[in-house]
Amino acid sequence: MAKSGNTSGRGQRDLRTRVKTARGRKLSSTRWLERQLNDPYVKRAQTDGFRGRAAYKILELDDKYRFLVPGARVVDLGCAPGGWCQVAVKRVNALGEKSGKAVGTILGVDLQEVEPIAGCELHQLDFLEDGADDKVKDWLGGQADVVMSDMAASASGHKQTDHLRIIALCEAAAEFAFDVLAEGGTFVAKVLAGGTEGDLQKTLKRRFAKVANVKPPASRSDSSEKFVVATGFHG
Ligand SMILES: C[S@@+](CC[C@H](N)C(=O)[O-])C[C@H]1O[C@@H](n2cnc3c(N)ncnc32)[C@H](O)[C@@H]1O
Repeated sequence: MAKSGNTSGRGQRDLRTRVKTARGRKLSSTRWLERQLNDPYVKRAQTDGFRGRAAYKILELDDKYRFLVPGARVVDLGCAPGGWCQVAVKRVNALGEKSGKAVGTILGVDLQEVEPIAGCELHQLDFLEDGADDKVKDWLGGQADVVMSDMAASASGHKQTDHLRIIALCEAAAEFAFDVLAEGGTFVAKVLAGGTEGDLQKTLKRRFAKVANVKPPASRSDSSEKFVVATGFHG
């Protein structure tokens, strides 16, 4: 009896400690809110009129690799809510604002409906469905110069599972790009580091002149997210 009483006493103490710790810790929603409020990119996005801080990732990648040039035909896979599209509209001159420069085209697709963006053609589409590549080429009126993907499968919270899911999405996006890109085209995609991204690199190196792995400053340092930028598609 005495033993069982002691055990239950220890159990009570353990529970009290756990409750205290849980109270001491912040809820993940509170942590998220604090991070948003303190994030300079979130504030900049509001000032610059972008739909999200993700816009700065493609801005920074393009500052370095210059693939969003006036006149470029761009496909944005998983484009909602539309930050990357907003950046692309300006850079490829989709609205014809830069006089004397070629006018580009942006085609965004997502599982979700996306609020209209001037200068973009937006479609609700699962890019994994059969014939999605042909639909996109039809809508675009030919091949693309850039295929970019910021897609992520919904997070499971299990690091390795999330890594495998995003790599699978990325491999599918790469296959899609092989079909849709014109000679010399660029493929940009988000990956989560986790061990299997090397195979994707090897595949891309066979089809592109250069493949780089980049972590733009706008990508949070506590995230395993990075981007592959593959340039010079040669079929
Ligand atoms: C992180 S968000 C993209 C953010 C976007 N780059 C921006 O700047 O607003 C990822 C998107 O990928 C989309 N997505 C995931 N799987 C997809 C699929 N199979 N086909 C189309 N879109 C997909 C999701 O619906 C989600 O909106």
